[in-house]
Amino acid sequence: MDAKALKIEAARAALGYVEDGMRLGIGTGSTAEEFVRLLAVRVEKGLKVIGVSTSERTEALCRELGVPMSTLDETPELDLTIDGADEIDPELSLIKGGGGALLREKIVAFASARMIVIADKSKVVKHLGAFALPIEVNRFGLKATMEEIRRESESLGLSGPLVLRIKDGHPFVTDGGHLIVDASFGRIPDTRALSRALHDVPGVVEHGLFIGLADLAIVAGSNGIETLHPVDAS
Ligand SMILES: O=C[C@H](O)[C@H](O)[C@H](O)COP(=O)(O)O
Repeated sequence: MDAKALKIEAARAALGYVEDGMRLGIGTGSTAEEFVRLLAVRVEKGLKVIGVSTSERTEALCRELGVPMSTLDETPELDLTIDGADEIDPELSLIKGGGGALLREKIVAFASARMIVIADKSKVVKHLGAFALPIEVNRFGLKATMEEIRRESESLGLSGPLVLRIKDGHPFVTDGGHLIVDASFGRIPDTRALSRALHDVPGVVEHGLFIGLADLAIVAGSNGIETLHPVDAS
């Protein structure tokens, strides 16, 4: 099975957790998009849900396919969020933001009673960090912010290139109007310490470490679907 087929399988399995009447957070990325497509078919057949999207891209797809949508302001408490991830560790801590949607994704996940992550098996890792960590930063003072990120991460023994994300020859701009710095730290031994350190930097809007947010991961591999629960590492 190719990667797309695996994403569809994970998305299909996640649909089994969606109940009539649910207020749903809807993620961003290629896996979340497969979920939206399957959800739309169920909606057409009569399933009643209301969605809150995590990006303009997802919003547009949901509207195009007829999934009823609300905003987080109108619907501030959600029953379930279903979203993809770039990396998933045994605690179900995640790296997200490969598509630049991490800020809205984190806000929506926090507003949800449950979060289910859907992915193909390649996203499952022992330790987070092989995927460069996306950090959303304010445009103002970019160089100073990057310097401060460097200092904070070095104080935790982390180093590696910090690269401003570029798309089509221009800095990538998030739905919130911010920039993304991708930090290639390599293995991140203490994700909580790094999360705190990054939040200490004034120009950092948010980062792509999702810690303690995912309740379940549905992972599709060549041997079928695996359902992963967080393994307590404390
Ligand atoms: O900003 C994007 C999101 O965090 C995505 O959920 C993540 O990058 C995974 O995307 P994909 O399902 O395309 O691998």
